[in-house]
Amino acid sequence: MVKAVAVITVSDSCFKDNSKDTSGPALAEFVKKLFPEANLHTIIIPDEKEIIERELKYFCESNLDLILTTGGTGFSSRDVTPEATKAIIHKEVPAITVAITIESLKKTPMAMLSRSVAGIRDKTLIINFPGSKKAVTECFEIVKPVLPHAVALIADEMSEVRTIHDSMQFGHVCPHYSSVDVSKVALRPRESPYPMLEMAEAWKIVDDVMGKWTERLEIVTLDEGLGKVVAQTLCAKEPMPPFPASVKDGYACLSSDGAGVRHVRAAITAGDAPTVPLSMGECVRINTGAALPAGADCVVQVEDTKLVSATEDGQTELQVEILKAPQPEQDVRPVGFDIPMGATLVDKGETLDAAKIGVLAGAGYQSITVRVNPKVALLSTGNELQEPSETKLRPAHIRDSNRAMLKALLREHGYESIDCGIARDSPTQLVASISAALAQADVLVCTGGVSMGEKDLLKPVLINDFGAKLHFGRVRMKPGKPSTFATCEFEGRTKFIFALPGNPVSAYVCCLLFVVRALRVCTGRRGAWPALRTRLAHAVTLDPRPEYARAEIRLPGNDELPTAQLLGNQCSSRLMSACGASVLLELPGATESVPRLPAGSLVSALITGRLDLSAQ
Ligand SMILES: Nc1nc2c(c(=O)[nH]1)N[C@H]1C(S)=C(S)[C@@H](COP(=O)(O)OP(=O)(O)OC[C@H]3O[C@@H](n4cnc5c(N)ncnc54)[C@H](O)[C@@H]3O)O[C@H]1N2
Ligand code: MOO
Ligand SMILES: [Mg+2]
Repeated sequence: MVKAVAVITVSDSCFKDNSKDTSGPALAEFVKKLFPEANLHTIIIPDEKEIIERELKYFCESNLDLILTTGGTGFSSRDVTPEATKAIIHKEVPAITVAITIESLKKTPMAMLSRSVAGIRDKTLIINFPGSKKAVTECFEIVKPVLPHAVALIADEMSEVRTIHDSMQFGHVCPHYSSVDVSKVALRPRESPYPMLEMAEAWKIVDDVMGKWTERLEIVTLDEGLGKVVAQTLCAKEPMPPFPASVKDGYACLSSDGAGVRHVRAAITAGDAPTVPLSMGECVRINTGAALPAGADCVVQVEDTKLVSATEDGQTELQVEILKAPQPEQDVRPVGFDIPMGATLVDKGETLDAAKIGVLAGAGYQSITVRVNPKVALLSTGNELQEPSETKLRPAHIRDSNRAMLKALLREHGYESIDCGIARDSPTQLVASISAALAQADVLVCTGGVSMGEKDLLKPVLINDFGAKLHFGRVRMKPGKPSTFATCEFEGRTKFIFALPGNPVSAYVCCLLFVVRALRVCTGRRGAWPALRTRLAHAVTLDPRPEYARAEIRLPGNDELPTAQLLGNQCSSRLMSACGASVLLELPGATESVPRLPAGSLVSALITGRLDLSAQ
């Protein structure tokens, strides 16, 4: 993010009479428009090499991101800005001045007479511009597209660099300007203009809007099919088992022979095709899963037999005694016992799980047609956020936990997502990041910037810059009150945007209650979470808003209902309260007559996580 910029007018005459300076103010206006958030310093200094060097150094030591000079780049003996700049920079950036020269030459041959320099000192980029208003106007236009990226690269702001790379990749080379005016902070609304919806209303809106999603199909391999929704009913093209198969290791017999001694004709292990048919008084040694020979109608397990005679070397059984008269079909799986020919294996609309994948593999299906999951993009917003990978925290900064958490949460529920980085709390940055995200995805999930602060810009940016329709901007729920759901048309397609509150728990709960629900609806599934009747393990003080409390479930070990135990302090910033949560308890809003629920109260629990009861 560009935090501070200096515009230095270098001119003897302007130094004597400020009113003569037209190029400095023009340049300052361009900078304000490109970096509305940045602190802007403007000064006028004479054409003195020492003074220019001193001021450049001073601004570099003050950690400015960018210094633009205007004036002193020509051929007169007093023109020394390039010399002063060269004297203090650590690295030259000749391509910037080459680009300015090439473009300017298209307008005037006078461009040949500029000696501008561009370079880097420490973490500051310095660019010399000529001294006329016309020239700075033209030159600024030339360098404008690369300035945010150049500054981010110098500052090692990886998330910013990523956003800019993404927006370039998806055809948004120039940062889009936002039409959101952030200058009049005193006039910001003191009450939220968004009506507070009840949860049931918000859910209905999500279901209705997402219900309009146009189904898309794709063919995937079985391996890729886990968790996907099947688009065609698939039937068995062959019976399972395809032959009468033994269920036991023993002897295939004729049941009509009853108990008694049998002559052992042959041995069949799994995979052997039987060759000889059985006659009365005969049997065949057989293994589990092997095909019964013709004539046999039952299997007697080896435990229910006795050896009568064998070859001298003990290698071959000659006769065995069947100790108990077998029943017809005993320990035999007839053809199609597990899956009859033509049986439905998976129905259209079913979600593929491990067992279904096994069934389809067993039935010879290698690829299947499934419903395409919407493409989901994840974007964090906030000036205070750093990448989790950054080793050192800057002052007043925190690491972004939401993106990693939401990516994993979506994956837990079968949805992959595209990481769109961190956007800064500036309208222009948000426009660039949101544009880049929407270019890649159907559904954008962003976090932060939806409440009442002057840096909470998501809603105005969505409305003003993307023409978005806000379906809701506040919901009576805890956590997640400022949850926002919008749609907009972008590059000819409808995009669905969930702007979730930045508090990590709010983002977690709202992702489950709105985003996963929406994605389920898109793929033809039931959106709502299944609910379990539970009893509170302890008393709970109720919040005025209906609350979705993170809890774990315990089985009491008798016929009683499961009990629900809250996972510690439920404040919206404490993500530890969601660690290991298998359910969201639906706690009602407090009323005067019921401010708290005593232990043992009946509460419904939405099963949003894995009910891991094994540890109990
Ligand atoms: N005057 C009012 N202030 C607030 C209200 C209100 O109604 N009136 N609502 C509160 C509620 S409820 C919530 S929830 C939060 C929502 O805030 P925002 O969505 O605007 O989010 P931010 O202000 O950007 O951040 C809030 C909080 O979360 C931290 N955060 C943000 N992103 C991340 C991330 N990716 N990883 C980790 N932590 C993150 C951020 O640093 C803040 O601490 O507003 C209340 N305020
Ligand atoms: O809705 Mo906010 O999530 O209470 O903290
Ligand atoms: Mg906020």
